[in-house]
Amino acid sequence: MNGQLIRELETLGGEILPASLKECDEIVINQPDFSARIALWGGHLVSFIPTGQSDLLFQSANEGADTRFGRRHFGVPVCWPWFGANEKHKDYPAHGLARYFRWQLAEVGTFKNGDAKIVLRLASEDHPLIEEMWPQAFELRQVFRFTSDGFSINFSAANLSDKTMPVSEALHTYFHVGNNKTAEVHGLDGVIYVDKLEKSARKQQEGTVTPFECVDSVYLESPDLCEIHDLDLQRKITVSSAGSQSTVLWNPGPELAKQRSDMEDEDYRHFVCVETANALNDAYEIKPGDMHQLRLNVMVAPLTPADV
Ligand SMILES: O=P(O)(O)OC[C@H]1O[C@@H](O)[C@H](O)[C@@H](O)[C@@H]1O
Repeated sequence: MNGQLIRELETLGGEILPASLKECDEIVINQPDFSARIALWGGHLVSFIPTGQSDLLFQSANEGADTRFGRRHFGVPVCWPWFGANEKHKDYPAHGLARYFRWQLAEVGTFKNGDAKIVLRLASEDHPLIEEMWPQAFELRQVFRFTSDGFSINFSAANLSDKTMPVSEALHTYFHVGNNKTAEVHGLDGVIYVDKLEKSARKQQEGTVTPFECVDSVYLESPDLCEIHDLDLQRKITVSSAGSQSTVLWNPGPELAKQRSDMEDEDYRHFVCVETANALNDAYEIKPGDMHQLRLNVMVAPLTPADV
């Protein structure tokens, strides 16, 4: 690891520590207002804890199957360049490649206002297996920004090949909630969604999404802002995005959770996945030499009487 980057990380109250996730390093930042962890494996934001609160991101005791394409159900996995199953190759891993490879730490510093900044990079040429499964050259970056009451991720994908690149994607955020049964998602009223649990039937959302259990829905052309109201932890998480047309909601519920060996039976109670995505009809193409940006901003505040 580059010595200059390590010194800059130390200035931010950060360090690089060995981690259990694929035995790959993790960046840990402890500042007076928050602590954050990013696993280099998958470029995966694992945890963000505003001081005095519980984690905004769900943690699981289960780190996923110990195979190359084992899934991890916590933090913010990156799904790219395909969302869900690969349409041409049924044997390829679900949700693309980006979450299964080691990313590089590219930059450490601060934004002009002093917010902590970490930049990770993944290029197709870094791993022969990526080039084998996805022959079009690309470079991905994630710029993480941390503040006292939230974080943002600016994900960008550059098409370095000479052919148009078809892409579907998601920042698959596992938000930590006290209890999924009483968690509410506001902001999707009237939006058309594809219900993957009911043979991909098209439906229209009426009002608030609650309880948040046994849900697997892709909201198409969804608004750029929604809110998670956590009645148990009495907090409101505002999720805003740019460059994203779809919002995916996912929670496996008790039966599916029990069937999966890559999550604990009770995990589903404590997370709601609200994913900043471009999926199904909202998939898009990146022209040769062009790039696409997907931005996610997450802010937490106490739930007030006006919110309920
Ligand atoms: O287990 P994975 O591959 O991380 O996927 C979890 C879920 O992710 C969601 O985004 C999908 O809509 C679900 O269908 C899927 O089950």
